[in-house]
Amino acid sequence: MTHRTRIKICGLTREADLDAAVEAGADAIGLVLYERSPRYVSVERAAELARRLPAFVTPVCLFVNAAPALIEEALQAIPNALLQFHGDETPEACALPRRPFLRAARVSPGVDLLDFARQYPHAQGLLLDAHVEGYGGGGKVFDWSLIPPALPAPVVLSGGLSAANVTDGVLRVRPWAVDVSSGVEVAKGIKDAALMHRFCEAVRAADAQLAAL
Ligand SMILES: O=C(O)c1ccccc1NCC(=O)[C@H](O)[C@H](O)COP(=O)(O)O
Repeated sequence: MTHRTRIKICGLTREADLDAAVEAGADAIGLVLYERSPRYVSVERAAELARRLPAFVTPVCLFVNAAPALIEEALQAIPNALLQFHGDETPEACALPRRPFLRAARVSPGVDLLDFARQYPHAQGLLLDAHVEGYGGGGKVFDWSLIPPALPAPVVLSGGLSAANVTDGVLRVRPWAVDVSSGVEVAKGIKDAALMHRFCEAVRAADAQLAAL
């Protein structure tokens, strides 16, 4: 069976970039509903962008320690959104909306990822990111050897990925999916179509190598 590594492109703020991400092959589009992020979009803006997505491309609404009211407002505006919790959210906070979610873990040598993952048994994916200031979107690669072999949730490899390193990341980690923001940008929140295409091609190259094993 040929595994197709799913691709999430995060931090979209412009229609043209969203359309280019879809055309490049993104399976999911991340919309950052965290006001301190340079990639922040309001719920209204996120809904405008999400309405452009064709079938089978998932809008991901990303939160950092958000109030339940904001999450509920986003779900009203984007009913098919996959939630992503990227702050210090407890298992109870992640479960409260009773909706599918990704749980981000900010990886560093002191973090017990197995214990962390076991606290979120209902997560649809565990997004493994580098530990950066500002919670995420830092463009920093973490030590992939810190990832335990058998986490109890589908792994979304994230953190400083680009066309230059994602093939290696897929071959070494064999994640369910990969996630990128900085690595396909010319400025924070401003994506580059060529970089997105090259990123997706590099993921497909890894999948082809794995299929040939
Ligand atoms: O993207 C942001 O600005 C951001 C801000 C605060 C929390 C999370 C954020 N992004 C979350 C993502 O899923 C990013 O894609 C992930 O952190 C990887 O970013 P990058 O290393 O720049 O590819």
